[in-house]
Formats: sequence, structure tokens, C-alpha cells
Amino acid sequence: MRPAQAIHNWQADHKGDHGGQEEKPQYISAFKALSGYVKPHRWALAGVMACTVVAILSELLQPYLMKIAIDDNLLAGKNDFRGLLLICAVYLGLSVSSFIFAYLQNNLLQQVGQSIVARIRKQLFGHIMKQSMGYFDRMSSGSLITHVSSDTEALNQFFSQVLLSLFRDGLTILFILVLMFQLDTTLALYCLVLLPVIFLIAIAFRSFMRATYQLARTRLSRMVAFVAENLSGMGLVQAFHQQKEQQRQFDERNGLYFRANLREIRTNVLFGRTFDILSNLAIALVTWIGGMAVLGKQLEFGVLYAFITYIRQFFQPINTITQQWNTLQSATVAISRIWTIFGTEPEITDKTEETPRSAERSVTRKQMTLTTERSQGVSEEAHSFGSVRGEIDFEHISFSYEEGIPIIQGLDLHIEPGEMIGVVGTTGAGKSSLISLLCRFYDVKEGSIRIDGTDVRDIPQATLHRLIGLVQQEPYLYSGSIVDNVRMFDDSISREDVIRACEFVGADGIIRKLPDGYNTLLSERGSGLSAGERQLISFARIIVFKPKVLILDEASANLDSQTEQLIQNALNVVSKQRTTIVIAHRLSTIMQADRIIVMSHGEIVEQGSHQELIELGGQYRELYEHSQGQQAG
Ligand SMILES: Nc1ncnc2c1ncn2[C@@H]1O[C@H](COP(=O)(O)OP(=O)(O)OP(=O)(O)O)[C@@H](O)[C@H]1O
Repeated sequence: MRPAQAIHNWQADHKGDHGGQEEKPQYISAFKALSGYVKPHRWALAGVMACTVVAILSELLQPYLMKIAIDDNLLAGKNDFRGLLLICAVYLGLSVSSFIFAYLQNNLLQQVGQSIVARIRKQLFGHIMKQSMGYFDRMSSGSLITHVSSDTEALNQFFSQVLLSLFRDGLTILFILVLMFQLDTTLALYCLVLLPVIFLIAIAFRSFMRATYQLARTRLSRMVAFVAENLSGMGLVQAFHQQKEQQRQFDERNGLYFRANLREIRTNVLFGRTFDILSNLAIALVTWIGGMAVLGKQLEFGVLYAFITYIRQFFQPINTITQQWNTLQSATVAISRIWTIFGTEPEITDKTEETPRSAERSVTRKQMTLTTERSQGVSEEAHSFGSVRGEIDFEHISFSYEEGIPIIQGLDLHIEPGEMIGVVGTTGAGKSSLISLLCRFYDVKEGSIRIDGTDVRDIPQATLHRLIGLVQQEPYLYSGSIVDNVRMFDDSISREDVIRACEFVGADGIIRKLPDGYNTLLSERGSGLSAGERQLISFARIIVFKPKVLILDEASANLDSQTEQLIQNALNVVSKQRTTIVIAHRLSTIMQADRIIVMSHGEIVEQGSHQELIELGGQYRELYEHSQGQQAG
């Protein structure tokens, strides 16, 4: 079964039962889903089985060998030194063989397990990356981190612990039983009497352990989610001096996790010791019954010796297998969580099943001639969308994030190719939402958005996102050098191109002042750079990638006048021959725009040039006078 097929089967088994029930293990479905991944490794697993059998037999034959040495040699009164030496040599050989095959079995199984988990982790990350923005609104990053890290780790434990234990300990129990019956049926039957007791104790502990284990996992994931939340909102925490309060809340969660862990450990120790007592009880029983038989000459001493050794070895695997129950359970829950993610299809999809390359070709055929070759220089025509003009139409669009809470209602806006539009409005007016719709992070509920007459829903997302260049309010910078951040790790763009682009937007001076210049390593939040400087780097990205439409969500943070001027200059050069939409927080940025749109409650309430809007004396004039007042203040 191919993984895709496995996912499909799993989904079929789970129709409609994802929501709210994910903590309940679905063993059969989980293993069906996993079987698709295991199948390609079947030969390696057969090798694991073979190694396991040899390793176990090598270990279990050792007491049997001792029995032979005692009964057939030492107690038989033979002075067969050669025979004794041979037994010792075979004993040693068995120990070495047990070591080698246990090592091989372990390594082989780990290799299979790790490669399956690595593959699932890769697919999981890929699947998460494909999701639409609405998905990330619903899912906290903390829980997604848990899925990619802890849940895949639980899967890893399934292979490295559960599967190993099932193979090794299951077979050990089986072989010991066979050897016991082979040695002495009566004594073996006495031992079997203990089996129901072992079984009952295991069941009782299992449910108790499950509760403590789940409690510890839940408290751990709460703690992880709390840390993730704090890291992403660290700026806010520090700005509001929330460190103490956050520390208190963390301590609380940490304490709860600590106590749950202790409880889990106590339960495990209690369970392990109970098994020890049972094992000793069994040994006492066998010594009593077997000892009587030896004294009555009905049983050989060597058999009794081997029996006692086997009883010791018998309890250990039972203990281990029962301990694996929790890991099995958490792995099953993890599989079901992972497959719930696999089962979530992105809300925003391309209309065709075409690959981005062939899709590009078809869009080219329809309306847009895409010139995809990349040139070495920063010439405007190279790897740009040749004949795309950049005309944008919002046609009577309506949109809401949540049902019943309209954000944009019946909005119409026509933007000419190459026009520069400034968008202003009160906070929450829907400016960013409008841009998100143009980038198709979300789909409109009604109406349509067209670029050169083509509905954005008909343009493959890969093409659309290359057509539109977005400079966000808080541009995201990756962990990597400045060069890599400008060319987005695309090695086909040369370092010289990057430098020229940075010079073009006026970022060069700032970058050269950094300790390692263009090689300066940035962290994910671009620490060391101001919001304005990060925006300048994003502008350089625009120059390098040459989109036909530029969207700038202006940094709302107060920039120093020098950076503000640099951004203004960069905008002037980057917006040339490009349709440009600027969401402005400082009116000075857009005073020169061809047209200014004023938004309020998801509607366009005014539009015109700066001068026209001032003369109109409406909301824009109010905003303008307010901003002038602020500047004067
Ligand atoms: N992901 C989201 N899920 C739910 N509601 C959202 C989401 N993003 C924005 N909103 C809501 O949509 C409305 C419009 O938000 P939007 O960010 O588009 O406004 P804006 O004009 O860009 O505001 P600002 O200038 O403050 O950035 C607001 O009421 C906001 O709370």
C-alpha cells in the first residue's frame, strides 16, 4: 500500500470523527495508515525478525547448556574435561552470537523506524506548508510544533521501543514456555498457574498507568504551547513588563508537569517491583516443588537450575511489554493526530492539477506571457511576467473570516496597470484583508478579483505569488545571511544581483555598516535590524524577483526620519512600471500616489488624489489634519 493510499484508507475509516476525539486511540486505523510506510521496508523487517530469533535462541540456550553441564557431566561423575571445555566454549559462542544479533536487530529496526519517521515528518511539514491562511488562524503554532516534533517523536518511540519489545520480548516469552515444557511439563504447568495472576495485575496497572501517562503528556503539551506562545509574543511580554507574571504562569505549569511525572514514575516503579515479587514467588514455588522432586530423585538438579533461570528471564519481558503499553497508546494517538493533519485539505487550491510549470504555460497561453528565464543582471525585463500589464479589478467583493461577521461588503475597485494606489483608513477598516484577498491567502465569499481580466482563482498560486510582490509590515526574515534573505535562498540569483538590488533601493549603505556586511547572519525575526531596515531588504527582494504588482503594507512603527526617507526613495524606484498598492500609516508616503482610497468598515468611502480628497473635506482631510497635528506636536 502506498502512503497516499494508506492516508486515504485512514480518512475513509475516520469520516467525521476527527473533531474533539483525537485523544482516543484508534489502533486499527492507525496501524493501517502506518502499514503503507512500513511495506517498502519489509525485507529489512524480515532481517530484524531473523536476527531477533537468533539472538533470543542464543540467549535462551545458555541455561539449557548449563543443565547439560550439570546433569550429564558434573553430577554424572564423568571426568570428561574435554566435554566440559566444549560446553564452556559453546556457552561463550552463544553469548557472542546473542550480542552480535541483538546489535544487528536493534540497528536494523532503528534504521527502518527512523527513516519512516523522517519521511512522515517531511511529508507533515510539506502538508502544513500547503495549508491556507485560514488553517493557521485556527491552529495555534504551539500545537503545530507539537505535531511536528513530539508526535513524530512518539512514532519514533513506537519503532524503537514498542516494536522492538513486541518482537523481542514476545518471542522470548514464547521460547521460554517451549523450553520449560521441554524440560519438565509438571513444573511448567505449575508456572502457568501464575499466568492469570500476572495478566490481572498487568490489566489493573495498565489502566492506572494510562491515566497517569495521559496526565503527564497533557501537562507537557500545555507547557510547550505556553513557551511557544511566549516566544512569539516576547516583544509584548517585555513591553508590558509581563516577565514576572509569565514566569509565575510557567512555574505553575512546570510544577503540574513535575508532579504528573513523579506520579508516573512512582506508578512504573510500583509496577516493576510488583513483578519482581511475583517473579520471586514463582521461584520460591518452583524451588519448593522442584526441590522436593530433586530430593525424591524424580527430577534432575540441572533441570531445576535451568528452570529457575528461565523463570527469572520469563518475568522480565512480560514487565517490559506491559510498560510499552503507554508508548503504544501515545504513538497511536500521535498517528491519529498526524493523520488528521494529513486529512485536512487546503481550502485554497489551484483549479487545475497542473504543475506550476505547465500551469504557467497555460496562463501564458490564455492571457499572460510569462518570461521565466532569469538573467544575470537586474534588468527589469528578465524573468518577469513579460506581457502581464498589472490591471487589477475588485468586482463587488464580499468577505468574512467568520460566518456572520462581514469584513468587506460589495467592494468595487479598478486599478489601472502601473497605477500607484494608497490605501488609508481607521484601524480594522479591512485594508490588510483586501490585500490578503488579492494574494489569495483567503478566497472572497462573493464577487471576484481579477488581474488582467483573469480571476485570481484561475491563476495557479505559484504564478500568482510570483506576479505579486508583498512587502509586509513586519517582513519575515529567515535565519541566514542577508544575501540569502534577499534572493530567498535561490542560488540562481547571483550575489552581484543581490548587491545591485540593495544599492538600487538604498539599503546598501545600511548593510555595509553591519559587522559582516552582506554575510551578516540574521535570525528569524531579523534581530539587529529595525522594521524599516527589514522593509528595505524586502524591497531588494522585489527588485530581484520583479513581480508585476507591488504591495507595501507600510511599517506602522515610528521610523527615524532617515529610514523613512530611504523607504520613500525605495518605494519611488520600486513602484516604477509596476502596479503598486500601499497601505499607508504615514500619509506622507502616499501623498504622491495616483489615487488614494479611504476605507471604513470594509467599504471605500472616498477616493481621489491627495489634493482632491483634501478639498472634499471628508475623512481623509480629517486624517490628514490629525497627522499634521501629530507632527507639529
Ligand atoms: N485572521 C483573522 N481572523 C479573524 N478576523 C480577522 C483576521 N484578520 C483580521 N480580522 C478582523 O478583520 C477586520 C479587518 O482587519 P484588517 O487587518 O483587514 O484591518 P486593517 O484596516 O488592515 O487594520 P490595521 O490598520 O489595524 O492593520 C478587523 O476587525 C480584524 O479584527
